[in-house]
Amino acid sequence: MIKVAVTGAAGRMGSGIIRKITEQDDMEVVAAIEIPETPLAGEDAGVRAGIGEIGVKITGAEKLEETLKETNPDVLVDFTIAHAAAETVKKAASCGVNLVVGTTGFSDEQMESNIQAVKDNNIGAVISSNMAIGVNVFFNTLKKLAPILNDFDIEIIEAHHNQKKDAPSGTAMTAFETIAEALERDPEEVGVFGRKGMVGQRTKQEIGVHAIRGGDIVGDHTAMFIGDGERIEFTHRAHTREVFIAGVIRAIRYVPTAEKGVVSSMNDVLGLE
Ligand SMILES: NC(=O)C1=CN([C@@H]2O[C@H](COP(=O)(O)OP(=O)(O)OC[C@H]3O[C@@H](n4cnc5c(N)ncnc54)[C@H](OP(=O)(O)O)[C@@H]3O)[C@@H](O)[C@H]2O)C=CC1
Ligand SMILES: O=C(O)C1=N[C@H](C(=O)O)C[C@H](O)C1
Repeated sequence: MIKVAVTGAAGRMGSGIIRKITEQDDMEVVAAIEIPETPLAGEDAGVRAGIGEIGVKITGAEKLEETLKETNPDVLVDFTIAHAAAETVKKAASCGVNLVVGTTGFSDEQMESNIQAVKDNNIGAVISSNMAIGVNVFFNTLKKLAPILNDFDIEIIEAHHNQKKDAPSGTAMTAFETIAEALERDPEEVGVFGRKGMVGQRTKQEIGVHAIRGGDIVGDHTAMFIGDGERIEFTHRAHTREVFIAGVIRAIRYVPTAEKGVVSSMNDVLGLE
């Protein structure tokens, strides 16, 4: 049995992950963690997730290390918010717990700190801005398309629900970085994040990234390759969070056996490329 701790247990992703884990024969939820001093402390995580009692009480993140020591999980799954996730990664890694992290919006420093914590504590880890199989095929296809269409203008557009806090999405950032790397362009120099005012003509090198927020959009990503007289629009649309959750379940199974001390990708989990 794979023992799983979930941080962000009452969130959109966290509660869906708890529901899905309880449907699996080979894994169980042993800890459900929410914000420090959460008013949900003591509530059953299954009741909160809408599936009835599972015998796991929600605890506040102020007791994270204590909870991990008591419940001894094999894997911690984090879908929270970047600043909190970066702290959770450090603490869980120092307790020797393998990690599946889907939280987005990390700064470069926070991502470096995540990678260092995985290395220093020699744990298994999967960190990915998008756990859906379709999006990972989308990334791999962009890597191949970009060098073929390297003289087209490239723009990325993402759309998400009105509750999303970070922008642009982690997925749009991964798509941007994938394209920049495939074209050997420096991401620091070529990224244009939205446009307003007298920005001047578009340069050939720049890659635009744009965010739309509204209603209940689960997550749409389009990479536009725009030429003179024609364009290709390559789009992934998530219709349901179940596609991310399915990837999380596969990552939970993968990570206890993953190479230690390095961050694995969803390509590794899904056996893509
Ligand atoms: N990689 C992927 O495939 C996907 C990634 N995501 C990413 O996952 C993250 C979460 O998304 P979503 O579930 O929609 O967001 P939600 O806001 O619904 O859930 C986040 C939860 O984390 C809680 N939280 C905040 N800080 C802590 C902490 N220190 N310890 C424990 N829990 C904490 C929040 O509590 P409170 O609300 O009280 O602050 C909330 O319940 C985002 O970064 C999103 O971009 C989302 C979908 C797929
Ligand atoms: O916040 C979300 O909802 C999502 N976040 C991820 C991101 O920022 O890329 C993945 C997915 O698009 C949904």
